[in-house]
Amino acid sequence: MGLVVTIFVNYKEERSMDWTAVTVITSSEAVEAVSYLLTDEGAQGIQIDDAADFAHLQSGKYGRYGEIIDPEEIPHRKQGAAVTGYFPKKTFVPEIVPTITTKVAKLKDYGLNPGENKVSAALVNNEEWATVWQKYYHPLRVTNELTIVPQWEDYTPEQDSEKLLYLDPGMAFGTGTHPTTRLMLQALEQVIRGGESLIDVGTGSGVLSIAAKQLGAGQVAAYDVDDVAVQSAKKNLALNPVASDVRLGVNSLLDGIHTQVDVIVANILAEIIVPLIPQAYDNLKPGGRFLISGIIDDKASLIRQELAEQDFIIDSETKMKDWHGIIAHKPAEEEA
Ligand SMILES: C[S@@+](CC[C@H](N)C(=O)[O-])C[C@H]1O[C@@H](n2cnc3c(N)ncnc32)[C@H](O)[C@@H]1O
Repeated sequence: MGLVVTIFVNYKEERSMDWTAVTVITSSEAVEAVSYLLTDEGAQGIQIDDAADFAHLQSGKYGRYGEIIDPEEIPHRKQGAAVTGYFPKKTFVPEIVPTITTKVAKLKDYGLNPGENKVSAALVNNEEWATVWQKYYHPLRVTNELTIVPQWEDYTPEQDSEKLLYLDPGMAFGTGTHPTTRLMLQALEQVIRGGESLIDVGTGSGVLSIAAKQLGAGQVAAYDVDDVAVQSAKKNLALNPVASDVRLGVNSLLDGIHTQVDVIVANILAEIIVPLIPQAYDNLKPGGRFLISGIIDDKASLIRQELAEQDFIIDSETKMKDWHGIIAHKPAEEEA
């Protein structure tokens, strides 16, 4: 469940600053694209308030997805979404607001509904927003076995089998609450049996690599095209001793990588998954698994088709809200 997901980059370094919060009122389906777009314009942190995140929640302390926040207790949007980017105060807001409005409108060209596309800006002081995200980010049981714990929380597992992932959400994408991340956490739980070699493409906060290690994966390599994400992942890996041997680097997809691993996991937008498919095929052992998410409804058939053209076999497909997660495999020698 992603009640309010706040992603913050270099939060600790920027502690003394004030911020300009630029909020885009948009549709639920465009949340991720708008988040990317704001980050591209220089937002150092993103906050998402999405009505869709609340739609499936049940009242009471422990909902179907293991939420520990009662939706009745918090005021929330009833439709659409507000995505807020936090920009350093020095950002020239009169310039970026129209640029953002234009770019959000263009999401239509990519098949995404821009929604109201109302963009507003406000000055926020640091203490004010710092308490906002701490209020909403609590330990969250994301799968049967995995619980995400904010770094500052003192959490006692409810069951011996629970594996804890410590994260500082004040960093890149990947608080673990987004449906696409949750689909991949569930897929990892299904696929990892112990000792598998794995590559995490677009690691963001490092959440999937940490989860893979917690579930017993062997050698793990994590890449992201964004060096700020890599720095975030580095900090989060350091919070989780089990993941101390994860190899981390800046890399676009699997460009220049020629290896043979058991599992490749990627939670990236569908358009970016398309060129990854042949690279993943080349880098997987026969029988190796390819776990992918970041696939919005409209793009699911495209991805299925591209996987089939590459000879991948789809084992399962799951859906959370508008997002699809796919587990596929490269044919084993006897299947080829
Ligand atoms: C949706 S986030 C996923 C983060 C995390 N793995 C998770 O599941 O929560 C996608 C990540 O992919 C990265 N990314 C986007 N394009 C990429 C590319 N061409 N190569 C590698 N990483 C990329 C982004 O920087 C971002 O950190």
